[in-house]
Amino acid sequence: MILMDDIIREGHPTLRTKAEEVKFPLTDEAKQLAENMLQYLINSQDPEIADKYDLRSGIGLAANQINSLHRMFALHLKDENGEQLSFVAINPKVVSHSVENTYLTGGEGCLSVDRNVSGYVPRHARVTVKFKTVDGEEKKMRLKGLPAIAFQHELDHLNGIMFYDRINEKNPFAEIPDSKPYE
Ligand SMILES: Cc1nc(NNC(=O)[C@H](CC2CCCC2)CN(O)CO)c(F)c(N2CCN3CCOC[C@@H]3C2)n1
Ligand code: NI
Repeated sequence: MILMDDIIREGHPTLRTKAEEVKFPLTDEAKQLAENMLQYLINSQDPEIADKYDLRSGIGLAANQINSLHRMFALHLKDENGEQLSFVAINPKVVSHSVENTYLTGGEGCLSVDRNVSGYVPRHARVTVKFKTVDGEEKKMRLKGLPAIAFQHELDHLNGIMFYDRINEKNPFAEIPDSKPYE
């Protein structure tokens, strides 16, 4: 199982390296990696398991964060209708996005960042995304709200981008143009 010790932190070069497209069919190793990443999120959201293994809770995890340069990340979160989203996105792409932006009013954090970095992180409010599942099935989804924000945070990791790269340096809480906050 993935533990906090397996998650690399700021300063590790892999967090600033672009991950490589995953070839299909997946090797058993790649399938195991995908499964372990999703299981980490599920474990981290279970109070007993999270407490027992000292896991920081997460709704997303990208392969770079466990020092693997595969273009894949896991998401495990409920959307605003309470629908459970739980999947591993392989070779993910944003195919289109809204003009409107959004941002988490409380800012973002990251399992690879052991400090609070405050400020608004501008994200597209709505994204149409495409990715492959572990079985090689092509998926297309329209996301908004926290799923949209999380998808963009994870896709950034695959491109070596950290959330704080997007915070306005001069004024971290400067108004984001064309945006609606996400509480
Ligand atoms: C917003 C939030 N971020 C949590 N952590 N940070 C993360 O997931 C980082 C990725 C997120 C940061 C902003 C967008 C994506 C990890 N990142 O570094 C991966 O690249 C949470 F844990 C969390 N929730 C709310 C839902 N709750 C359900 C019950 O269980 C606890 C869980 C806590 N919400
Ligand atoms: Ni992160």
